[in-house]
Amino acid sequence: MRVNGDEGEDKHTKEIEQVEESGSVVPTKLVVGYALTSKKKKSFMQPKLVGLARNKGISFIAIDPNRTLSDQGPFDVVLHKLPGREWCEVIEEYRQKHPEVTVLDPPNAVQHLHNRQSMLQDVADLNLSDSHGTVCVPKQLTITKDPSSIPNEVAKAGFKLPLVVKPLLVDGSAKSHELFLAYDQCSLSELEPPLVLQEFVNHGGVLFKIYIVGEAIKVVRRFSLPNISKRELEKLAGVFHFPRVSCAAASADDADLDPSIAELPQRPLLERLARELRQRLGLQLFNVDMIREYGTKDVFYVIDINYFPGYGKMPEYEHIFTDFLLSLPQIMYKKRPAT
Ligand SMILES: Nc1ncnc2c1ncn2[C@@H]1O[C@H](COP(=O)(O)OP(=O)(O)OP(=O)(O)O)[C@@H](O)[C@H]1O
Ligand SMILES: O=P(O)(O)O[C@H]1[C@H](OP(=O)(O)O)[C@@H](OP(=O)(O)O)[C@@H](O)[C@@H](O)[C@@H]1OP(=O)(O)O
Ligand SMILES: [Mg+2]
Ligand SMILES: [Mg+2]
Repeated sequence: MRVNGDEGEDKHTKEIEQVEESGSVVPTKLVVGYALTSKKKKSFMQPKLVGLARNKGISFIAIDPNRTLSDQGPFDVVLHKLPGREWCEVIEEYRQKHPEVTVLDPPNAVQHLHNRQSMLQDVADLNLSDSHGTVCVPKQLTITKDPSSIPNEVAKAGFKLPLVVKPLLVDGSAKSHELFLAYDQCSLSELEPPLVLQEFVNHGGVLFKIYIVGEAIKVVRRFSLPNISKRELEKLAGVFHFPRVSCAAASADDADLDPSIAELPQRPLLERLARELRQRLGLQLFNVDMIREYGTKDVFYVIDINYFPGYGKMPEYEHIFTDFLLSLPQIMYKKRPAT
């Protein structure tokens, strides 16, 4: 398998190697191999993370996906996010051959998030509702063929307009992040399956990104799509295309917002949601996009779950990530001689 690097990537790798090599008196306790895209390496493998890790006895080693995995290392932990089925097979084979290595995360669990239908199923099954709030998923329909049937199916299922239309499969490509807003049923037949159709939930234009790293949780606010009023819905028709909404969305943490919109979901609710999803999904590294239904205090909708998201944007991710790595079971029984 050939995964090409570029000049920028080479420079970044050298910078990281320099931090790795700059003397540390702390013996290595944990060797972490990482197989990431060059974009991910740049955003995640920041010198501050690598330096802090080094001082805590964690050494990061870049995995070359073009070479046999078992010939590299040995690793205690492998972090990975690379596209393609081929890589998935490589990493699964390695995981089975090396049960002593913690592979974050198991590829079959990661794949569960590559489909927007299956990704939200566990949230729906969870039926989470307690004194701290209710967590649901938007009403959703999966269309795999024959777009001409969409208007009928939408009417039959009793969906309220407008609808958010997303590609069914998430493969890391720009196309899999495209989004459409459909204001009338007829225009839906123009769309290209496989797709999921979701009811648009008014949420005051603010979204909560809940980052999960093992047992650690951090939540941040982001700007999101604004409310769509009944008047606007009556005026507009057709399907509107958004190349990628979330990428351009700025942090809303410092904005002067209506408190009823900006107030973070209650911590116990987030803790329960994260704990349950970690177990049900079998994942340690993911984030959850959650919105509060406009006009309510505690009715939330999960609209998206992402594997190994942009942790570089999570406050204090260096500390959280290194503490997480050191909490993995490996460290308990490992008898690596001090170097
Ligand atoms: N059902 C919905 N109701 C209201 N707004 C929505 C809904 N679904 C998505 N959105 C808006 O569209 C944005 C993009 O949707 P979503 O998060 O599902 O796409 P994505 O491409 O997977 O995003 P990411 O970059 O986080 O992976 C959301 O951040 C939110 O602003
Ligand atoms: O681009 P960023 O680093 O911000 O990370 C984004 C990440 O892209 P990358 O993994 O290719 O880097 C996306 O992954 P794919 O779905 O495309 O696989 C998805 O997880 C987004 O939700 C992340 O943004 P965040 O949710 O953290 O804002
Ligand atoms: Mg999202
Ligand atoms: Mg997503």
